[in-house]
Amino acid sequence: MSTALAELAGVTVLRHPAGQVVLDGVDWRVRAGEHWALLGPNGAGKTTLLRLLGAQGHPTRGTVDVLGHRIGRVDLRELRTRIGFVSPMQEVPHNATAHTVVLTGATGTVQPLWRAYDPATRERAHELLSELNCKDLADRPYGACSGGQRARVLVARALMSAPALLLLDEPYNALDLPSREDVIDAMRELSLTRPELATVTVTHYLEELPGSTGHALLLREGRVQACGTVDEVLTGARLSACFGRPIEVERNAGRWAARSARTV
Ligand SMILES: Nc1ncnc2c1ncn2[C@@H]1O[C@H](COP(=O)(O)OP(=O)(O)OP(=O)(O)O)[C@@H](O)[C@H]1O
Repeated sequence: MSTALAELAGVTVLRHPAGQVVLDGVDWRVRAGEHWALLGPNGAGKTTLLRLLGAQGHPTRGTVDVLGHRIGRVDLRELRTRIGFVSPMQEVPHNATAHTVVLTGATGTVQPLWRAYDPATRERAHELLSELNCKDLADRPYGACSGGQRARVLVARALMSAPALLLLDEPYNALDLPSREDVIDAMRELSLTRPELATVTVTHYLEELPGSTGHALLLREGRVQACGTVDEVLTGARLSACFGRPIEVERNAGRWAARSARTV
């Protein structure tokens, strides 16, 4: 059995001041080499859960252990440097080149800290751009890259710290079809070239899941509806219960498609 990289037990998050329950008694374990999809309706608590895994917040009750450290007993900033985080919402200097944006992943900063980047670090940023099929973008301002190119630059940035855990919050948001497929291909490649890397991807669409996705967690109103292998969880019955309407799921050539169940 692989190592548990993250383990949540009885995790509840309440929002202040109203005490709204955002997560309610969540138990979850993510092991090395696993690729998870985190799905659920708007407001289900997906981003809140991802942020706990990313050492970006504390639970109100319960325990969160990430990379062998208990949240609440460790310097979160230090822990964050060992977790890759990709979100289209993250702050990125748009006038910096793609190479510079990747470099900032080494320091976990928004702006480059030039004195911190030795020649080996700069070379590594080039290698990661190559690995993500973005070699030619090295000198292009990030703001001039397309959405799909930006997503891949952000994945390269997240990999600079050689994380054991890579978290992606709606990485395919607003991408056109070819760009989405390029990012999905890149994620599938990563699963082959870095077999120990674990990933958790928040998404609204099953169509966006790489075929390498092996596990899924369904959240509804802060509670885990289903958690396990894709064969157990990505079923019409489970998704219908989670989203509160009849849903059919198909798997074809390793990828998934979901739609409202036909009533006739
Ligand atoms: N900073 C905050 N202050 C108050 N409430 C918040 C805050 N962040 C999130 N919430 C609330 O917590 C609940 C869960 O939010 P979260 O963003 O985790 O859900 P989500 O499943 O990621 O939603 P979506 O699919 O819409 O992105 C929502 O009801 C949201 O309004």
